Amino acid sequence: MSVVRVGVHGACGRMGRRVVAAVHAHPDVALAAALESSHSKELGNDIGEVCGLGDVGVQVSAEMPKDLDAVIDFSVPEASLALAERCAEQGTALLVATTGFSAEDRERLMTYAERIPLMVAANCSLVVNVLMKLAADTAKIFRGRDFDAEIIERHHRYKVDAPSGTALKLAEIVEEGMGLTERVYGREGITGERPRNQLGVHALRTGDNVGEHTVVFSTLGETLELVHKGSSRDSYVSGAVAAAAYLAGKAPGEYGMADVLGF
Ligand SMILES: NC(=O)C1=CN([C@@H]2O[C@H](COP(=O)(O)OP(=O)(O)OC[C@H]3O[C@@H](n4cnc5c(N)ncnc54)[C@H](OP(=O)(O)O)[C@@H]3O)[C@@H](O)[C@H]2O)C=CC1
Ligand SMILES: O=C(O)C1=N[C@H](C(=O)O)C[C@H](O)C1
Repeated sequence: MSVVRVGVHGACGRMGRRVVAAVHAHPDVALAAALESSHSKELGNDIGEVCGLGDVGVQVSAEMPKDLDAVIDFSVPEASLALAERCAEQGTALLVATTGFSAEDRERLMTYAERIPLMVAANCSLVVNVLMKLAADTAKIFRGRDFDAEIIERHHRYKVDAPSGTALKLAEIVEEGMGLTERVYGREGITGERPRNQLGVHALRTGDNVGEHTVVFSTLGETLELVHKGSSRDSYVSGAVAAAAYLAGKAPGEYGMADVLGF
């Protein structure tokens, strides 16, 4: 098997630095680019030095090389869109793990699946993807019955988008499964009784929380909660590297973490 040449976009960020380290350590994947914005103070520095790995021979750059097999993106939405255009021009597979897209930008992003192998995954963790499947199955069972559904997410104080991309994906899943037609983000004031077709979504921002998601299903007399608690970013990292290796060399199209994880 030939080594997959991977670029990391947003390489100096919280996730990017960890992905760089994982790619560098992986036997079947090679770190071929460390991409940042043209304003980054790290431009020209060795990414290994930035990440505390020592010299790895790859400089932080705003220019994407032409010979990459796949790019892993953990950056900001506008940069992900510009990256998708570059990947499409060069025929490079792309994993967008960034969150916070507007509905319009997300729609635009998905059009690149006509030109390249593309995965847009709000959460690359195996266990979170199992949570999504459990939420889908549970929501279908409760459809048409007397159940309320709410989603609660917790993240670190530095996170810039709310609710999390994962919470929004879970919201879509639960709405589709239960046939809910109204979504509310938080509640305040004299709200009146809870409408029966409503899904509530709630975001907490505290400390260094790496990500927790709870889907609450309640009827009168009992409650079921599906809970995922992350305690390290490693699960996102390993899923992202597996996704990039999976996408490399695939036909253009839209792929998902379920394809990578085999369920
Ligand atoms: N799918 C998943 O499993 C996960 C997704 N995420 C998502 O990943 C994203 C990044 O998270 P995190 O690493 O914590 O955030 P950070 O802010 O730590 O990292 C973002 C990085 O992107 C860089 N960046 C900004 N603009 C550009 C640009 N134009 N071109 C290239 N790089 C750019 C930033 O550089 P600078 O600092 O110089 O602006 C920074 O290094 C978020 O949207 C988050 O929600 C996070 C964890 C898991
Ligand atoms: O910003 C984060 O940290 C995370 N973001 C993703 C999201 O918005 O869902 C995934 C994970 O929860 C961590």
